[in-house]
Amino acid sequence: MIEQLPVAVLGANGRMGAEAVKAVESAPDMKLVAALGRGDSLTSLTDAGARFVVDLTVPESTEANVRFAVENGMHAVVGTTGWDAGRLERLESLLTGHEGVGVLIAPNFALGSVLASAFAAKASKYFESVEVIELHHPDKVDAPSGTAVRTAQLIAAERASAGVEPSPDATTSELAGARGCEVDGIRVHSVRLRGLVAHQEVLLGGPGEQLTFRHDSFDRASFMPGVLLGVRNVAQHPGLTVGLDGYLDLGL
Ligand SMILES: NC(=O)c1ccc[n+]([C@@H]2O[C@H](COP(=O)([O-])OP(=O)(O)OC[C@H]3O[C@@H](n4cnc5c(N)ncnc54)[C@H](O)[C@@H]3O)[C@@H](O)[C@H]2O)c1
Ligand SMILES: O=C(O)C1=N[C@H](C(=O)O)CCC1
Repeated sequence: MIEQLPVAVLGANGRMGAEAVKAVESAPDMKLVAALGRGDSLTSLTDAGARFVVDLTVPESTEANVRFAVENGMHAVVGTTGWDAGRLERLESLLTGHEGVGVLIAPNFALGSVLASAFAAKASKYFESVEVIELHHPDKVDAPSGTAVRTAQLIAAERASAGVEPSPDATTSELAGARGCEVDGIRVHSVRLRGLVAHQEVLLGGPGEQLTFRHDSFDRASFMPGVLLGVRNVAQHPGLTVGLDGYLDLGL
């Protein structure tokens, strides 16, 4: 008989959490042991015997949820946004005291999105200009998206290590926000539009040419293979992993 991984979903009544509950219930190698919503006590995770926690909540809750999981020896697969440098640092030092526990912080679980960001980052050092445009549903509470922040960080790191100059920009007069925001020196623009789910374009420009990496999630089902891949791999990656690309063989 197949051994089933005992999985809990936090944020189970949300858009992503509800989809994750269905995905875990349908996975033959997993057993959904808890599905928690806002206000539910985290102690039900230990009571239910959860060994894997999938966090799909809100930026204000996610750090405390992950801390509870780690302190109780549970592996965590986290899709919630809001993991800035300070939070990641605190999590890394917490994990040093809990050997063997794995945490995956995945700004985007869609495999196509992970690939598009990784390819765009690699390509970006060959182009003079780069800008990121992310487009999401209007119920999203954070901007820019976690995916866009991560993509811009990857791009900035690639360009810095190749010694590429900042993208040219002659703007001297601007209505506030017209040029978007900057993440590690990379311009990021956020669109919120009814009908959208999650979409991103990385625009790379050089003399006389443009290369665009675009990814579209038309449905939250697009995130579920990545969530399940995260749960299946997190125990084999103790410590902190940022980005699902850490579990993929991208050969880059
Ligand atoms: N990594 C990815 O691929 C991916 C994909 C989509 C969304 N997201 C992110 O996931 C998060 C959730 O997105 P969503 O669209 O499902 O939001 P949502 O608002 O629909 O769902 C969040 C749910 O979490 C609940 N919640 C809040 N605090 C909680 C707590 N302490 N314990 C349990 N439940 C709690 C809320 O009541 C709500 O039901 C966001 O940060 C979003 O950006 C990530
Ligand atoms: O719908 C959301 O909210 C999404 N959040 C993540 C982000 O901020 O990048 C992933 C895409 C969908």
